[in-house]
Amino acid sequence: MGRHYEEIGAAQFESADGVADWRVRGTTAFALYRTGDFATAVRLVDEVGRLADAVDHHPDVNLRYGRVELRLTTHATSSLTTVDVDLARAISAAAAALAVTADPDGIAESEIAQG
Ligand SMILES: C[C@H](O)[C@H](O)[C@H]1CNC2=NC(N)=NC(=O)C2=N1
Repeated sequence: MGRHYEEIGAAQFESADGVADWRVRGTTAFALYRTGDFATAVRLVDEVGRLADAVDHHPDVNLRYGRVELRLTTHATSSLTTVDVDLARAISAAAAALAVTADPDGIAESEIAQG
């Protein structure tokens, strides 16, 4: 039996509470976090892994020195869904708890947003 997903559009995603770190392009949401160092980037990705496994929903992750890039969409529907918004919000809260800075204006230049 398949999981039921509620599809949402870009405007709906971006106007949701708690996801100001994220930008939508097409059917995908992106975030870029500046962590300052490698260890904090690893810590953030560890949190992302925990949150993702908890809801069986997994973003693409690009970890670089001082930087974590995230790409989030629902593969099963080829769209954004409420699961993406909820996970994006949880990731944003985890980043804030680690005092990691979001750089939404840098997303367009992030490696994970290319191609
Ligand atoms: C079987 C398992 O529930 C699915 O493969 C899950 C796993 N993680 C997932 N992650 C994302 N981002 N989209 C999905 O459709 C998805 N499906």
